[in-house]
Amino acid sequence: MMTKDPILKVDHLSMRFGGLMAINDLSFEAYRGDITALIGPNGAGKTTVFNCITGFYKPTMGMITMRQKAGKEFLLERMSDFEVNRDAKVARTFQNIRLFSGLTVLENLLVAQHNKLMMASGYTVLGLLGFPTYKKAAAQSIEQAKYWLDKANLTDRADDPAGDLPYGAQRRLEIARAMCTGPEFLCLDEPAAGLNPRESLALNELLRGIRSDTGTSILLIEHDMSVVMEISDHVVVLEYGQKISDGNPDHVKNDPKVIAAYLGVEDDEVEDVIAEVEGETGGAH
Ligand SMILES: Nc1ncnc2c1ncn2[C@@H]1O[C@H](COP(=O)(O)OP(=O)(O)OP(=O)(O)O)[C@@H](O)[C@H]1O
Repeated sequence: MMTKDPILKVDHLSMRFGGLMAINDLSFEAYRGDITALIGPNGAGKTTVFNCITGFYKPTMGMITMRQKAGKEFLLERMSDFEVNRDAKVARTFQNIRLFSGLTVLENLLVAQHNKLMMASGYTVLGLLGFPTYKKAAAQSIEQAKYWLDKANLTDRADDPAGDLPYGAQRRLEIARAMCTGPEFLCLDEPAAGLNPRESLALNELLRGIRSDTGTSILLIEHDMSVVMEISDHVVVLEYGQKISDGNPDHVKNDPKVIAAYLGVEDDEVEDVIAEVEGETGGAH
């Protein structure tokens, strides 16, 4: 069996808010090229883990190591959100959509590449006007935007204000915008929340395309188990800030602890759930 190559290692992560231990000694890995899902009931700590990985929160304890394709390692818990994005090449989306709603779809994708363009300009007006490096970078940015417009199935809407798009299309635009920054690791906070079944399918297609065409590793938070089971290679389940299951979708789906967490049963009833699950699956474990 091929050994998996971790792009992200979370080691003994804890995050305390006052008296509340939102994350309690959590360790897991996300593998390069995989779609990894972080799931769990409301308040399990998923967003907090995300915020620690992406530099929005400083964890109380623990280490978060990201290793890029070329081998360079970053200790994300020591970096600001800006550095995590720029240097480690981790991009993220948010639960509430954060697009420039007055700018067009295309403009949103170009603005995402602002840093790259400014660097190519040498940060001077002359550079903006005359440097061949800038012209080349600008042409590349447009190509990149066109590519992701197509992948997100938004080419027809390129000139419309982003705020006019239906919800599902805005979600895909957010992901396309993140991809325009050329990330190695893409973190998506509940990308399927509020989508209708058709929009969900389009999202799945986009995510599968990202995985197969670019090899970008994806970590996503999701509430909805059915979405997760469809597209994930690897699932990590949290409950009360701790990991209760970790494995492929089939393993997790049949894990009595996960079933119990999702049904919200009490600890002393878990045995009954296990018996039920084993009854349904013929006890084949
Ligand atoms: N900034 C904060 N200050 C205080 N408590 C917080 C903060 N952020 C999260 N929490 C608490 O930490 C716990 C975990 O919250 P978190 O949002 O990470 O869970 P979640 O699994 O993402 O939940 P949901 O699925 O509802 O989004 C919750 O009890 C929450 O109230």
